[in-house]
Amino acid sequence: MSEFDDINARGLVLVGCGRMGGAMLKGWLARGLEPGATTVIDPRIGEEWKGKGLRLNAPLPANPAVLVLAVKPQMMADALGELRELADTLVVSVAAGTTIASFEAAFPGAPIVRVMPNTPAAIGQGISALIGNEAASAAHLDLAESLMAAVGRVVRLDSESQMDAVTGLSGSGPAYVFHLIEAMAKAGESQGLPAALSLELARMTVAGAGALAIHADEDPAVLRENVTSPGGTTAAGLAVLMDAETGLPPLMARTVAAATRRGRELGKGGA
Ligand SMILES: NC(=O)C1=CN([C@@H]2O[C@H](COP(=O)(O)OP(=O)(O)OC[C@H]3O[C@@H](n4cnc5c(N)ncnc54)[C@H](O)[C@@H]3O)[C@@H](O)[C@H]2O)C=CC1
Ligand SMILES: O=C(O)[C@@H]1CCC=N1
Repeated sequence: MSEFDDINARGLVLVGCGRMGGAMLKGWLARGLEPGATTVIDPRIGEEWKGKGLRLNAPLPANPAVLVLAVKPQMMADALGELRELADTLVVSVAAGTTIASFEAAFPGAPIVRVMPNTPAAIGQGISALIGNEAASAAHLDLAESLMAAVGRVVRLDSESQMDAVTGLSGSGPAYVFHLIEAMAKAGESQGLPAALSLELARMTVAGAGALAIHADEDPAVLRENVTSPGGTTAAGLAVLMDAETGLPPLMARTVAAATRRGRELGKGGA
């Protein structure tokens, strides 16, 4: 028994196999999705997906279990126009901004689950938040959850109105963390370290601290205090980083707010 039994029997269709669609597909294939049960629709399918037994740009199966939409919000209307009616298929969208209501117009009566994943899904370390429409039954939500649980953790939202903030936090968040690595590496170079050494120290520090934040029982604030000796080096660094006016908290607040705002704009059809 695997979470992919029903999907392998009926088929999964992935529309859009770019960075996010590709990350999820990589995770699903590694965890039991059969290539032959997978139809990938993408006019610019990457070379890395060829020769793996996937049904690339092939006709859709008659009644696939799931249709996953992973094209840019701006391309969604075009992509939907190319899809024919689906009888009893769960529609899952991972697009930022694009509302459940807009999918209901395209797929009247269909169960629809809106999901916000992130790219660590490619290595099974993603986090996805999801919410379904009225037509999505408990079984549909469980199916969407098991699909996303195959590539990381899953949380369910109370309201679709939370989705733009989720997008600004965890959907976009890996990029913030990669930039943190870049910024820490540059800062180490500024203090005289060779570039390669500085990057290695920054990358492993962020990875190790992230893993500790997951595996330790303590809150991140306690883990931070555990590093901070009174009058020591960390206290000197944190005095800058935690400054209420010029430090990370106001900067991160503005960062997540800007991303959240952009999600809202995309939902209103922003280009
Ligand atoms: N990249 C990320 O970290 C995340 C992206 N998302 C969402 O995932 C969706 C895709 O984003 P990315 O993967 O970053 O973009 P991308 O540009 O890497 O991938 C989009 C793919 O869609 C394909 N495409 C374009 N028109 C199409 C059509 N008519 N039919 C089928 N395929 C078509 C493109 O060829 C491309 O491969 C977006 O809606 C985005 O909001 C959500 C969470 C995280
Ligand atoms: O940048 C974007 O719009 C997408 C949504 C979350 C991450 N990437």
